[in-house]
Amino acid sequence: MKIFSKEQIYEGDALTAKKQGITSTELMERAGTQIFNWLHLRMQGAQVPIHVFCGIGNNGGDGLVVARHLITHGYNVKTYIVNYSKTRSKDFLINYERIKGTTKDWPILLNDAKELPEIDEKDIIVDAIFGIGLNRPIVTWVKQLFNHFRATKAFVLSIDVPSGLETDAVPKDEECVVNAGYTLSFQTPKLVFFLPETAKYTVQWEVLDIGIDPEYLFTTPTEADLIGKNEVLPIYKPREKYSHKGHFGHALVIGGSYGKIGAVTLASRGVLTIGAGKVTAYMPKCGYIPLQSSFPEAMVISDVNDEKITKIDFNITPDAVAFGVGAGTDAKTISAFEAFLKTNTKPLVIDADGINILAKKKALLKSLPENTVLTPHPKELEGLIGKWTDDFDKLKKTKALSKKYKCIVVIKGANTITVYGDKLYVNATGNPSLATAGTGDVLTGMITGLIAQGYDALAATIFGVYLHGKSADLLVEELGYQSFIASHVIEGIPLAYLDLFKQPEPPQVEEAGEEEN
Ligand SMILES: NC(=O)C1=CN([C@@H]2O[C@H](COP(=O)(O)OP(=O)(O)OC[C@H]3O[C@@H](n4cnc5c(N)ncnc54)[C@H](O)[C@@H]3O)[C@@H](O)[C@H]2O)[C@H](O)CC1
Ligand SMILES: [K+]
Repeated sequence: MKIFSKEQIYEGDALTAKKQGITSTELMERAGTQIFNWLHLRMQGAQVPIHVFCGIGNNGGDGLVVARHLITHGYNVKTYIVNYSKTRSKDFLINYERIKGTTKDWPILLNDAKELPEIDEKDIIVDAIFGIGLNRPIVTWVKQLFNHFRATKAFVLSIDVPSGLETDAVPKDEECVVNAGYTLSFQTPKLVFFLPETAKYTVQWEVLDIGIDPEYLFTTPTEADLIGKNEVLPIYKPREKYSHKGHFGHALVIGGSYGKIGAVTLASRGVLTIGAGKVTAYMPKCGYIPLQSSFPEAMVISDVNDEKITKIDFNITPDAVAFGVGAGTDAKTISAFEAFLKTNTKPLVIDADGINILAKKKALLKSLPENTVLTPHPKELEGLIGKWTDDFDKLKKTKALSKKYKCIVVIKGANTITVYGDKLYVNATGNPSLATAGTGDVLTGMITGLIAQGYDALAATIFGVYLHGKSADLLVEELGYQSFIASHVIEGIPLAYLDLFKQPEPPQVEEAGEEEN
Protein backbone atom coordinates (compact mmCIF):
# COMPACT_ATOMS: atom_id res chain seq x y z
CA MET A 1 0.00 0.00 0.00
CA LYS A 2 1.29 3.41 -0.88
CA ILE A 3 1.86 6.00 1.82
CA PHE A 4 1.01 9.36 0.27
CA SER A 5 2.34 12.70 1.48
CA LYS A 6 -0.07 15.46 2.48
CA GLU A 7 0.72 17.38 -0.72
CA GLN A 8 -0.24 14.29 -2.73
CA ILE A 9 -3.44 13.85 -0.71
CA TYR A 10 -4.53 17.44 -1.49
CA GLU A 11 -3.65 16.88 -5.15
CA GLY A 12 -5.62 13.60 -5.23
CA ASP A 13 -8.67 15.28 -3.62
CA ALA A 14 -8.74 18.08 -6.17
CA LEU A 15 -8.24 15.72 -9.10
CA THR A 16 -10.94 13.35 -7.85
CA ALA A 17 -13.51 16.12 -7.52
CA LYS A 18 -12.69 17.26 -11.05
CA LYS A 19 -12.67 13.80 -12.66
CA GLN A 20 -15.76 12.53 -10.89
CA GLY A 21 -17.61 15.81 -11.38
CA ILE A 22 -18.28 16.27 -7.68
CA THR A 23 -17.74 19.23 -5.37
CA SER A 24 -15.29 19.20 -2.46
CA THR A 25 -18.41 19.36 -0.24
CA GLU A 26 -19.59 16.07 -1.71
CA LEU A 27 -16.18 14.52 -1.13
CA MET A 28 -16.36 15.67 2.49
CA GLU A 29 -19.84 14.15 2.78
CA ARG A 30 -18.40 10.85 1.52
CA ALA A 31 -15.53 11.01 3.99
CA GLY A 32 -17.72 11.91 6.97
CA THR A 33 -20.33 9.29 6.04
CA GLN A 34 -17.64 6.61 6.01
CA ILE A 35 -16.67 7.55 9.55
CA PHE A 36 -20.32 7.53 10.61
CA ASN A 37 -20.87 4.09 9.05
CA TRP A 38 -17.83 2.74 10.89
CA LEU A 39 -19.19 4.00 14.21
CA HIS A 40 -22.79 2.99 13.51
CA LEU A 41 -21.76 -0.58 12.68
CA ARG A 42 -20.03 -0.91 16.02
CA MET A 43 -22.42 1.08 18.20
CA GLN A 44 -25.75 -0.13 16.80
CA GLY A 45 -27.59 2.82 18.29
CA ALA A 46 -26.08 2.56 21.81
CA GLN A 47 -26.78 5.69 23.84
CA VAL A 48 -23.21 6.23 25.07
CA PRO A 49 -22.60 10.00 25.03
CA ILE A 50 -20.50 10.95 21.97
CA HIS A 51 -18.64 14.29 22.10
CA VAL A 52 -17.68 15.45 18.62
CA PHE A 53 -14.98 18.15 18.68
CA CYS A 54 -14.64 19.99 15.37
CA GLY A 55 -11.96 22.43 14.26
CA ILE A 56 -12.72 25.14 11.73
CA GLY A 57 -10.99 23.63 8.68
CA ASN A 58 -11.95 20.61 6.61
CA ASN A 59 -11.12 18.15 9.36
CA GLY A 60 -13.70 20.01 11.43
CA GLY A 61 -16.04 19.84 8.43
CA ASP A 62 -15.70 16.05 8.43
CA GLY A 63 -16.54 16.08 12.14
CA LEU A 64 -19.71 18.09 11.46
CA VAL A 65 -20.83 15.55 8.84
CA VAL A 66 -20.28 12.72 11.35
CA ALA A 67 -22.16 14.61 14.07
CA ARG A 68 -25.10 15.35 11.74
CA HIS A 69 -25.49 11.69 10.77
CA LEU A 70 -25.17 10.58 14.38
CA ILE A 71 -27.93 13.03 15.35
CA THR A 72 -30.29 11.97 12.57
CA HIS A 73 -29.75 8.34 13.61
CA GLY A 74 -30.78 9.05 17.17
CA TYR A 75 -27.41 8.95 18.92
CA ASN A 76 -26.64 10.87 22.09
CA VAL A 77 -24.39 13.57 20.59
CA LYS A 78 -22.80 16.80 21.76
CA THR A 79 -21.00 18.85 19.13
CA TYR A 80 -18.36 21.47 19.87
CA ILE A 81 -16.55 23.93 17.64
CA VAL A 82 -12.96 24.38 18.75
CA ASN A 83 -12.79 27.97 17.59
CA TYR A 84 -9.03 28.36 17.32
CA SER A 85 -9.10 30.69 14.29
CA LYS A 86 -11.42 33.06 12.46
CA THR A 87 -10.54 31.61 9.04
CA ARG A 88 -13.14 28.91 8.55
CA SER A 89 -13.03 26.73 5.46
CA LYS A 90 -15.83 26.86 2.89
CA ASP A 91 -16.89 23.26 3.46
CA PHE A 92 -16.76 23.72 7.20
CA LEU A 93 -19.20 26.61 6.88
CA ILE A 94 -21.54 24.68 4.59
CA ASN A 95 -21.69 21.81 7.07
CA TYR A 96 -22.03 24.20 9.99
CA GLU A 97 -25.23 25.53 8.39
CA ARG A 98 -26.40 21.99 7.64
CA ILE A 99 -26.07 20.81 11.21
CA LYS A 100 -27.82 23.93 12.50
CA GLY A 101 -30.65 23.10 10.14
CA THR A 102 -30.80 19.52 11.45
CA THR A 103 -31.03 20.02 15.21
CA LYS A 104 -31.96 22.61 17.77
CA ASP A 105 -28.98 21.43 19.76
CA TRP A 106 -26.47 23.69 17.97
CA PRO A 107 -22.75 23.13 18.31
CA ILE A 108 -21.18 24.71 21.38
CA LEU A 109 -18.45 27.24 20.61
CA LEU A 110 -15.27 26.76 22.63
CA ASN A 111 -12.95 29.76 22.80
CA ASP A 112 -10.70 29.07 25.76
CA ALA A 113 -9.93 26.49 28.40
CA LYS A 114 -12.37 27.94 30.94
CA GLU A 115 -15.17 26.14 29.19
CA LEU A 116 -13.76 22.60 29.25
CA PRO A 117 -16.79 20.36 28.77
CA GLU A 118 -17.71 17.57 31.14
CA ILE A 119 -16.77 14.18 29.75
CA ASP A 120 -17.12 10.87 31.54
CA GLU A 121 -14.59 8.04 31.29
CA LYS A 122 -17.23 5.89 29.58
CA ASP A 123 -18.05 8.53 26.94
CA ILE A 124 -16.61 8.67 23.44
CA ILE A 125 -14.64 11.60 22.04
CA VAL A 126 -14.54 12.12 18.27
CA ASP A 127 -11.50 14.22 17.48
CA ALA A 128 -11.96 16.31 14.32
CA ILE A 129 -9.99 19.34 15.43
CA PHE A 130 -6.94 19.31 13.16
CA GLY A 131 -6.22 17.11 10.15
CA ILE A 132 -3.34 17.17 7.73
CA GLY A 133 -3.63 20.96 7.42
CA LEU A 134 -1.88 21.66 10.75
CA ASN A 135 1.08 23.87 9.94
CA ARG A 136 2.02 25.78 13.10
CA PRO A 137 2.05 25.35 16.89
CA ILE A 138 -1.35 25.22 18.53
CA VAL A 139 -2.54 27.81 21.07
CA THR A 140 -2.32 27.04 24.79
CA TRP A 141 -6.02 26.61 25.46
CA VAL A 142 -6.30 23.96 22.74
CA LYS A 143 -3.37 22.14 24.38
CA GLN A 144 -5.32 22.34 27.65
CA LEU A 145 -8.31 20.83 25.88
CA PHE A 146 -6.12 17.93 24.69
CA ASN A 147 -4.86 17.46 28.26
CA HIS A 148 -8.48 17.44 29.39
CA PHE A 149 -9.21 14.62 26.92
CA ARG A 150 -6.36 12.60 28.45
CA ALA A 151 -7.52 13.32 31.99
CA THR A 152 -11.05 12.04 31.27
CA LYS A 153 -9.62 8.67 30.07
CA ALA A 154 -12.50 8.52 27.56
CA PHE A 155 -11.98 6.61 24.30
CA VAL A 156 -10.79 8.93 21.52
CA LEU A 157 -11.58 8.26 17.87
CA SER A 158 -9.47 10.57 15.70
CA ILE A 159 -10.50 11.54 12.20
CA ASP A 160 -7.69 11.27 9.63
CA VAL A 161 -4.86 11.94 12.13
CA PRO A 162 -4.67 12.52 15.88
CA SER A 163 -5.13 16.29 16.10
CA GLY A 164 -1.89 18.18 16.62
CA LEU A 165 0.21 15.58 14.80
CA GLU A 166 1.84 16.93 11.65
CA THR A 167 2.35 14.46 8.82
CA ASP A 168 5.98 15.41 8.29
CA ALA A 169 7.42 16.41 11.64
CA VAL A 170 7.89 15.11 15.17
CA PRO A 171 5.90 17.14 17.73
CA LYS A 172 8.06 19.35 19.95
CA ASP A 173 5.54 19.13 22.79
CA GLU A 174 3.81 15.79 23.39
CA GLU A 175 0.92 17.48 25.18
CA CYS A 176 0.03 19.37 21.98
CA VAL A 177 -1.15 16.12 20.33
CA VAL A 178 -4.29 14.11 21.01
CA ASN A 179 -3.73 10.51 22.15
CA ALA A 180 -6.07 8.50 19.99
CA GLY A 181 -7.34 5.04 20.80
CA TYR A 182 -8.16 4.61 17.12
CA THR A 183 -7.56 6.71 14.04
CA LEU A 184 -9.66 6.42 10.89
CA SER A 185 -7.39 7.75 8.19
CA PHE A 186 -8.61 8.71 4.73
CA GLN A 187 -7.33 6.76 1.74
CA THR A 188 -3.75 6.27 2.92
CA PRO A 189 -1.94 5.57 6.16
CA LYS A 190 0.33 8.43 7.15
CA LEU A 191 4.10 7.89 7.54
CA VAL A 192 3.92 9.18 11.13
CA PHE A 193 1.92 6.07 12.11
CA PHE A 194 5.12 4.04 11.70
CA LEU A 195 7.94 6.11 13.20
CA PRO A 196 9.07 5.33 16.75
CA GLU A 197 8.60 8.92 17.97
CA THR A 198 5.15 9.46 16.45
CA ALA A 199 3.47 6.04 16.24
CA LYS A 200 2.52 6.29 19.92
CA TYR A 201 -0.15 8.94 19.30
CA THR A 202 -2.62 6.33 18.08
CA VAL A 203 -3.05 2.84 19.50
CA GLN A 204 -4.59 1.55 16.27
CA TRP A 205 -5.35 2.93 12.84
CA GLU A 206 -7.39 1.94 9.83
CA VAL A 207 -7.65 3.32 6.33
CA LEU A 208 -11.05 4.26 4.95
CA ASP A 209 -11.52 4.26 1.20
CA ILE A 210 -13.23 7.49 0.17
CA GLY A 211 -13.07 6.83 -3.55
CA ILE A 212 -10.06 8.92 -4.56
CA ASP A 213 -9.40 8.58 -8.30
CA PRO A 214 -7.95 5.05 -8.79
CA GLU A 215 -5.73 6.13 -11.66
CA TYR A 216 -4.15 8.84 -9.53
CA LEU A 217 -3.57 6.34 -6.71
CA PHE A 218 -2.10 3.76 -9.08
CA THR A 219 0.18 5.98 -11.12
CA THR A 220 1.51 8.36 -8.50
CA PRO A 221 4.88 7.25 -7.11
CA THR A 222 5.29 7.71 -3.37
CA GLU A 223 8.29 8.23 -1.14
CA ALA A 224 7.10 5.41 1.13
CA ASP A 225 5.29 2.10 0.64
CA LEU A 226 3.73 -0.05 3.35
CA ILE A 227 4.80 -3.65 2.74
CA GLY A 228 2.15 -6.27 3.40
CA LYS A 229 1.17 -9.54 1.72
CA ASN A 230 -0.03 -7.87 -1.49
CA GLU A 231 3.32 -6.19 -1.94
CA VAL A 232 5.48 -9.29 -1.37
CA LEU A 233 3.42 -11.80 -3.36
CA PRO A 234 4.76 -10.56 -6.72
CA ILE A 235 8.31 -10.90 -5.34
CA TYR A 236 7.93 -14.62 -4.49
CA LYS A 237 9.68 -16.99 -6.89
CA PRO A 238 7.87 -20.32 -7.24
CA ARG A 239 9.94 -23.53 -7.44
CA GLU A 240 10.30 -25.57 -10.61
CA LYS A 241 9.43 -29.27 -10.29
CA TYR A 242 12.84 -30.48 -11.48
CA SER A 243 15.00 -28.18 -9.40
CA HIS A 244 17.83 -29.40 -7.14
CA LYS A 245 19.85 -27.86 -4.34
CA GLY A 246 22.36 -26.43 -6.79
CA HIS A 247 19.61 -24.16 -8.13
CA PHE A 248 19.10 -22.37 -4.87
CA GLY A 249 22.52 -21.09 -4.20
CA HIS A 250 25.22 -21.37 -1.63
CA ALA A 251 25.47 -18.80 1.14
CA LEU A 252 28.50 -18.11 3.29
CA VAL A 253 28.04 -16.74 6.81
CA ILE A 254 31.20 -15.22 8.24
CA GLY A 255 31.10 -14.42 11.93
CA GLY A 256 31.30 -15.63 15.48
CA SER A 257 33.87 -15.34 18.26
CA TYR A 258 34.38 -17.14 21.56
CA GLY A 259 31.00 -17.11 23.34
CA LYS A 260 29.15 -15.85 20.28
CA ILE A 261 28.95 -18.90 18.06
CA GLY A 262 25.17 -19.09 18.48
CA ALA A 263 24.80 -15.96 16.31
CA VAL A 264 26.35 -17.78 13.33
CA THR A 265 24.27 -20.87 14.02
CA LEU A 266 21.06 -18.83 14.02
CA ALA A 267 22.00 -16.99 10.84
CA SER A 268 22.95 -20.24 9.09
CA ARG A 269 19.66 -21.85 10.09
CA GLY A 270 17.91 -18.76 8.73
CA VAL A 271 19.75 -19.19 5.41
CA LEU A 272 18.61 -22.78 4.84
CA THR A 273 15.11 -22.44 6.27
CA ILE A 274 14.35 -19.54 3.93
CA GLY A 275 15.22 -21.89 1.08
CA ALA A 276 18.88 -21.52 0.05
CA GLY A 277 20.44 -24.76 -1.22
CA LYS A 278 23.59 -24.79 0.88
CA VAL A 279 25.19 -22.85 3.71
CA THR A 280 28.77 -22.71 4.90
CA ALA A 281 29.70 -21.00 8.15
CA TYR A 282 33.12 -19.39 8.43
CA MET A 283 34.09 -19.03 12.08
CA PRO A 284 36.90 -19.38 14.63
CA LYS A 285 37.93 -22.91 15.51
CA CYS A 286 36.03 -22.92 18.82
CA GLY A 287 32.79 -22.87 16.82
CA TYR A 288 33.49 -25.97 14.80
CA ILE A 289 32.07 -28.66 17.09
CA PRO A 290 29.11 -26.68 18.48
CA LEU A 291 27.88 -25.71 15.03
CA GLN A 292 28.44 -29.10 13.42
CA SER A 293 26.61 -30.87 16.22
CA SER A 294 23.75 -28.43 16.65
CA PHE A 295 23.09 -27.82 12.97
CA PRO A 296 24.27 -30.75 10.82
CA GLU A 297 22.84 -29.24 7.63
CA ALA A 298 25.57 -26.57 7.64
CA MET A 299 29.16 -26.93 6.47
CA VAL A 300 31.94 -25.21 8.40
CA ILE A 301 35.25 -23.65 7.47
CA SER A 302 37.39 -22.62 10.44
CA ASP A 303 39.70 -19.71 10.87
CA VAL A 304 43.28 -20.52 11.95
CA ASN A 305 42.50 -18.80 15.25
CA ASP A 306 40.60 -20.47 18.09
CA GLU A 307 38.60 -17.54 19.39
CA LYS A 308 38.17 -14.94 16.68
CA ILE A 309 38.32 -14.37 12.96
CA THR A 310 41.80 -13.34 11.87
CA LYS A 311 41.94 -14.28 8.18
CA ILE A 312 39.05 -14.84 5.82
CA ASP A 313 40.22 -17.60 3.54
CA PHE A 314 37.96 -20.11 1.80
CA ASN A 315 37.93 -22.19 -1.34
CA ILE A 316 34.22 -22.15 -2.15
CA THR A 317 32.28 -19.88 -4.51
CA PRO A 318 29.33 -18.54 -2.57
CA ASP A 319 26.38 -16.76 -4.21
CA ALA A 320 25.92 -14.44 -1.24
CA VAL A 321 27.94 -13.61 1.85
CA ALA A 322 26.86 -12.43 5.31
CA PHE A 323 29.45 -10.81 7.52
CA GLY A 324 29.42 -9.70 11.11
CA VAL A 325 27.11 -11.63 13.42
CA GLY A 326 28.94 -12.31 16.67
CA ALA A 327 32.25 -11.40 15.03
CA GLY A 328 33.54 -8.86 17.59
CA THR A 329 35.68 -5.89 16.63
CA ASP A 330 39.18 -7.14 17.42
CA ALA A 331 41.91 -5.42 15.35
CA LYS A 332 42.72 -8.73 13.62
CA THR A 333 39.08 -9.28 12.68
CA ILE A 334 38.94 -5.75 11.26
CA SER A 335 42.08 -6.40 9.15
CA ALA A 336 40.65 -9.72 7.95
CA PHE A 337 37.40 -8.00 6.88
CA GLU A 338 39.36 -5.21 5.19
CA ALA A 339 41.40 -7.73 3.20
CA PHE A 340 38.27 -9.71 2.32
CA LEU A 341 36.54 -6.57 0.96
CA LYS A 342 39.46 -5.89 -1.38
CA THR A 343 38.83 -9.09 -3.36
CA ASN A 344 35.16 -9.85 -2.70
CA THR A 345 32.77 -9.48 -5.64
CA LYS A 346 29.80 -11.39 -4.18
CA PRO A 347 26.60 -9.77 -2.86
CA LEU A 348 27.04 -8.86 0.79
CA VAL A 349 24.81 -8.56 3.84
CA ILE A 350 26.47 -6.85 6.80
CA ASP A 351 25.11 -6.93 10.33
CA ALA A 352 26.06 -6.31 13.95
CA ASP A 353 29.85 -6.11 14.44
CA GLY A 354 30.26 -5.84 10.67
CA ILE A 355 28.40 -2.54 10.94
CA ASN A 356 30.39 -1.53 14.02
CA ILE A 357 33.57 -2.10 12.01
CA LEU A 358 32.24 0.06 9.15
CA ALA A 359 31.38 2.74 11.72
CA LYS A 360 34.96 2.65 13.05
CA LYS A 361 36.51 2.66 9.58
CA LYS A 362 34.17 4.63 7.35
CA ALA A 363 36.60 4.39 4.40
CA LEU A 364 35.59 0.73 4.09
CA LEU A 365 32.10 1.77 2.99
CA LYS A 366 33.61 2.63 -0.40
CA SER A 367 34.73 -1.00 -0.85
CA LEU A 368 31.23 -2.46 -0.49
CA PRO A 369 29.77 -3.97 -3.65
CA GLU A 370 26.77 -2.09 -5.05
CA ASN A 371 23.50 -2.97 -3.27
CA THR A 372 25.17 -4.30 -0.14
CA VAL A 373 22.54 -4.76 2.57
CA LEU A 374 23.23 -3.19 5.98
CA THR A 375 20.92 -4.25 8.82
CA PRO A 376 21.63 -1.97 11.79
CA HIS A 377 19.57 -1.61 14.94
CA PRO A 378 19.33 2.03 16.10
CA LYS A 379 22.61 2.11 18.06
CA GLU A 380 24.55 0.58 15.14
CA LEU A 381 22.89 3.02 12.75
CA GLU A 382 24.08 5.91 14.92
CA GLY A 383 27.64 4.68 14.40
CA LEU A 384 27.13 5.01 10.65
CA ILE A 385 25.18 8.28 10.31
CA GLY A 386 25.84 10.05 13.62
CA LYS A 387 23.22 11.32 16.06
CA TRP A 388 19.90 12.45 14.65
CA THR A 389 17.63 15.16 15.99
CA ASP A 390 14.41 13.22 15.35
CA ASP A 391 12.98 10.39 13.24
CA PHE A 392 12.68 12.54 10.12
CA ASP A 393 16.31 13.61 10.45
CA LYS A 394 17.24 9.93 10.88
CA LEU A 395 15.47 9.05 7.60
CA LYS A 396 17.15 11.97 5.81
CA LYS A 397 20.62 10.92 6.99
CA THR A 398 19.98 7.25 6.16
CA LYS A 399 18.86 8.17 2.63
CA ALA A 400 22.05 10.17 2.20
CA LEU A 401 24.12 7.16 3.31
CA SER A 402 22.21 4.84 0.99
CA LYS A 403 22.73 7.16 -1.98
CA LYS A 404 26.38 7.88 -1.28
CA TYR A 405 27.41 4.23 -1.02
CA LYS A 406 24.62 2.71 -3.14
CA CYS A 407 23.61 0.44 -0.29
CA ILE A 408 20.33 -0.84 1.15
CA VAL A 409 19.83 0.09 4.80
CA VAL A 410 17.39 -1.78 7.02
CA ILE A 411 16.48 0.33 10.04
CA LYS A 412 15.35 -2.33 12.48
CA GLY A 413 12.59 -1.47 14.94
CA ALA A 414 8.89 -1.93 15.68
CA ASN A 415 8.18 -1.00 12.07
CA THR A 416 11.36 -1.93 10.26
CA ILE A 417 12.04 0.49 7.41
CA THR A 418 14.20 -0.46 4.44
CA VAL A 419 15.82 2.60 2.90
CA TYR A 420 17.04 2.52 -0.69
CA GLY A 421 18.02 5.86 -2.15
CA ASP A 422 15.06 8.15 -1.52
CA LYS A 423 12.59 5.30 -1.20
CA LEU A 424 11.23 3.90 2.07
CA TYR A 425 9.72 0.42 2.45
CA VAL A 426 7.82 0.25 5.73
CA ASN A 427 7.26 -3.29 6.94
CA ALA A 428 3.80 -4.09 8.25
CA THR A 429 4.54 -7.40 10.02
CA GLY A 430 6.23 -8.15 13.36
CA ASN A 431 5.43 -7.58 17.02
CA PRO A 432 7.20 -7.02 20.36
CA SER A 433 8.06 -10.73 20.69
CA LEU A 434 10.95 -10.01 18.29
CA ALA A 435 12.65 -7.81 20.87
CA THR A 436 14.85 -10.68 22.07
CA ALA A 437 18.48 -11.77 21.52
CA GLY A 438 19.36 -13.33 18.19
CA THR A 439 16.35 -12.34 16.07
CA GLY A 440 18.60 -9.96 14.11
CA ASP A 441 21.03 -12.81 13.35
CA VAL A 442 18.15 -14.83 11.94
CA LEU A 443 17.08 -11.89 9.77
CA THR A 444 20.61 -11.58 8.39
CA GLY A 445 20.53 -15.25 7.46
CA MET A 446 17.09 -14.96 5.87
CA ILE A 447 18.07 -12.03 3.63
CA THR A 448 21.35 -13.72 2.68
CA GLY A 449 19.53 -16.97 1.92
CA LEU A 450 17.09 -15.16 -0.37
CA ILE A 451 19.91 -13.43 -2.27
CA ALA A 452 21.71 -16.78 -2.64
CA GLN A 453 18.51 -18.17 -4.21
CA GLY A 454 18.52 -15.50 -6.87
CA TYR A 455 16.35 -12.73 -5.42
CA ASP A 456 17.89 -9.34 -6.09
CA ALA A 457 19.20 -7.63 -2.97
CA LEU A 458 16.33 -5.14 -2.55
CA ALA A 459 13.61 -7.75 -3.15
CA ALA A 460 15.39 -10.15 -0.78
CA THR A 461 15.53 -7.48 1.92
CA ILE A 462 11.89 -6.44 1.64
CA PHE A 463 10.71 -10.07 1.47
CA GLY A 464 13.05 -11.26 4.23
CA VAL A 465 11.95 -8.52 6.61
CA TYR A 466 8.29 -9.30 5.83
CA LEU A 467 8.64 -13.08 6.39
CA HIS A 468 10.66 -12.51 9.58
CA GLY A 469 7.85 -10.39 11.07
CA LYS A 470 5.13 -12.67 9.74
CA SER A 471 6.75 -15.70 11.33
CA ALA A 472 6.60 -13.95 14.70
CA ASP A 473 3.01 -12.81 14.12
CA LEU A 474 1.89 -16.36 13.41
CA LEU A 475 3.76 -18.03 16.25
CA VAL A 476 3.15 -15.47 18.95
CA GLU A 477 -0.48 -16.59 19.08
CA GLU A 478 0.73 -19.93 20.49
CA LEU A 479 3.83 -18.83 22.37
CA GLY A 480 3.02 -15.41 23.80
CA TYR A 481 5.34 -12.41 23.74
CA GLN A 482 7.54 -13.37 26.68
CA SER A 483 8.47 -16.93 25.74
CA PHE A 484 9.27 -16.28 22.10
CA ILE A 485 13.00 -16.65 21.30
CA ALA A 486 15.05 -16.23 18.11
CA SER A 487 14.88 -19.95 17.20
CA HIS A 488 11.10 -19.59 17.01
CA VAL A 489 11.48 -17.11 14.14
CA ILE A 490 13.15 -19.93 12.20
CA GLU A 491 10.39 -22.38 13.14
CA GLY A 492 7.79 -19.90 11.90
CA ILE A 493 9.34 -19.36 8.45
CA PRO A 494 7.45 -22.32 6.87
CA LEU A 495 4.17 -20.95 8.27
CA ALA A 496 4.98 -17.50 6.91
CA TYR A 497 5.59 -18.96 3.45
CA LEU A 498 2.39 -21.03 3.55
CA ASP A 499 0.41 -18.03 4.74
CA LEU A 500 1.28 -16.19 1.51
CA PHE A 501 -1.09 -18.47 -0.38
CA LYS A 502 -3.83 -18.97 2.20
CA GLN A 503 -7.23 -18.13 0.80
CA PRO A 504 -9.28 -15.82 2.97
CA GLU A 505 -12.07 -17.72 4.71
CA PRO A 506 -15.34 -17.49 2.77
CA PRO A 507 -18.12 -15.65 4.60
CA GLN A 508 -20.60 -17.96 6.31
CA VAL A 509 -23.81 -17.84 4.32
CA GLU A 510 -26.94 -19.55 5.44
CA GLU A 511 -28.45 -21.78 2.78
CA ALA A 512 -31.78 -20.45 1.53
CA GLY A 513 -34.71 -22.47 2.81
CA GLU A 514 -32.71 -24.08 5.66
CA GLU A 515 -34.55 -23.83 8.94
CA GLU A 516 -33.50 -24.53 12.48
CA ASN A 517 -35.30 -27.44 14.10
N1 LIG B 1 -8.81 12.83 0.79
C1 LIG B 1 -8.87 13.29 1.98
O1 LIG B 1 -8.06 12.87 2.79
C2 LIG B 1 -9.88 14.29 2.38
C3 LIG B 1 -9.70 14.96 3.55
N2 LIG B 1 -10.53 15.84 4.09
C4 LIG B 1 -10.22 16.38 5.38
O2 LIG B 1 -9.55 17.59 5.23
C5 LIG B 1 -8.50 17.67 6.18
C6 LIG B 1 -7.55 18.73 5.84
O3 LIG B 1 -8.26 19.93 5.89
P1 LIG B 1 -7.62 21.40 5.94
O4 LIG B 1 -8.74 22.35 5.94
O5 LIG B 1 -6.64 21.53 4.88
O6 LIG B 1 -6.84 21.40 7.29
P2 LIG B 1 -7.20 21.12 8.79
O7 LIG B 1 -8.63 20.96 9.03
O8 LIG B 1 -6.31 20.03 9.23
O9 LIG B 1 -6.59 22.41 9.47
C7 LIG B 1 -7.32 23.47 9.86
C8 LIG B 1 -6.99 24.85 9.34
O10 LIG B 1 -6.38 25.58 10.36
C9 LIG B 1 -5.19 26.23 9.94
N3 LIG B 1 -4.17 25.89 10.92
C10 LIG B 1 -3.18 25.02 10.78
N4 LIG B 1 -2.47 24.93 11.90
C11 LIG B 1 -3.05 25.76 12.79
C12 LIG B 1 -2.79 26.08 14.15
N5 LIG B 1 -1.80 25.51 14.81
N6 LIG B 1 -3.59 26.95 14.76
C13 LIG B 1 -4.59 27.53 14.12
N7 LIG B 1 -4.91 27.26 12.83
C14 LIG B 1 -4.14 26.39 12.18
C15 LIG B 1 -4.86 25.70 8.58
O11 LIG B 1 -4.50 26.78 7.76
C16 LIG B 1 -6.12 24.97 8.12
O12 LIG B 1 -6.80 25.75 7.20
C17 LIG B 1 -8.01 16.27 6.21
O13 LIG B 1 -7.19 15.99 7.31
C18 LIG B 1 -9.32 15.51 6.22
O14 LIG B 1 -9.83 15.39 7.53
C19 LIG B 1 -11.74 16.23 3.32
O15 LIG B 1 -12.81 16.38 4.14
C20 LIG B 1 -12.14 15.20 2.29
C21 LIG B 1 -11.06 14.60 1.52
K1 LIG C 1 -8.16 14.87 13.78
